Amino acid sequence: MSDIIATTGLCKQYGKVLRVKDLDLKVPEGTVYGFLGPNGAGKSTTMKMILGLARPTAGTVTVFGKQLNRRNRLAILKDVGSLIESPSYYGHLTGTENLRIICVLKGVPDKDINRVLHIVRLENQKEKKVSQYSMGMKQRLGLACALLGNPKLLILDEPTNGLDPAGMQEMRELICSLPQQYGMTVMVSSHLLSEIDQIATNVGIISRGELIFQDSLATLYEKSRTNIAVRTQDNEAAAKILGERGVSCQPQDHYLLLPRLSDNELVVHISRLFERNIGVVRIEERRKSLEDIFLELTGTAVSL
Ligand SMILES: Nc1ncnc2c1ncn2[C@@H]1O[C@H](COP(=O)(O)OP(=O)(O)OP(=O)(O)O)[C@@H](O)[C@H]1O
Repeated sequence: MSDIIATTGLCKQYGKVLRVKDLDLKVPEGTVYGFLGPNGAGKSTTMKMILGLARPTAGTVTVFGKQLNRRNRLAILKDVGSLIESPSYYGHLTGTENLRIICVLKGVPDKDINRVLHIVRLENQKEKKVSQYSMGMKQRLGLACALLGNPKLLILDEPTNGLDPAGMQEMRELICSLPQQYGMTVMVSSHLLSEIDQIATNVGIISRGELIFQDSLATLYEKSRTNIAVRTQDNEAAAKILGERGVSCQPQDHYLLLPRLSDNELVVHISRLFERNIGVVRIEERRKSLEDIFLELTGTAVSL
């Protein structure tokens, strides 16, 4: 799978402070890449540099395999749709009229308007004035603008900000459907771990301007090592027996926490307890939550 976006050593300094530090991002084709980090971590600044809206202090940005420079930037970014910060509209014009203006600016034929209105499910409100739109509808109109011209890549900065729970869910479902239905690659930022968990296939975690994790969501989950928790009739004796067999146990509440074991290993150890007349009352699997992993990686708690 090739990378649709790749940055190397990307840095941005504001004043004397380096706000984005040495980022090597890789956004594989056909993925929803969740760019996760607390407020102020540098997500918007990074996305703006990818879109040529902020000039990197150092480093390179490569999109569709071509390194961006001042000459080729516009040609390459023609195939990129974006939603950065809350978009502004002409409130006295309808959704369709607003889209028509963007069509002119982007050089996209008007007939694309109905297609994007259909994707964002705004067909029934297209003749309403935008001043009468709800926040969710305005945000969907923003996504429709980004989709005009059928870009191969979408860059969305906190697209669910300011939406109510139903609007958030609708936007998330929409984003998830884009790679499969329309063959797009999506880079989406959020400070909400649960949101990235719901929509992304790949994750980049940024903290204080530094990329501290980048891989598939599945790999992030693998980091949540599974422990086995066992409750026996005599935990002290059980811990001793298991300890003799090289299995270190940690007492926790009324349980013994065992390290990650294969099913076969577990069967052998539990049988040994039975042989020594120690009844096993419960066996449970315990996973670290994504929040715990995030905390380990960043040292800061994350909003849920
Ligand atoms: N134009 C600017 N001039 C000076 N400092 C800036 C500018 N833009 C951003 N910053 C600073 O850079 C840091 C990163 O900001 P950025 O907006 O990229 O973070 P973010 O992760 O997108 O957070 P948020 O979700 O709060 O927008 C912040 O400390 C911010 O104050």
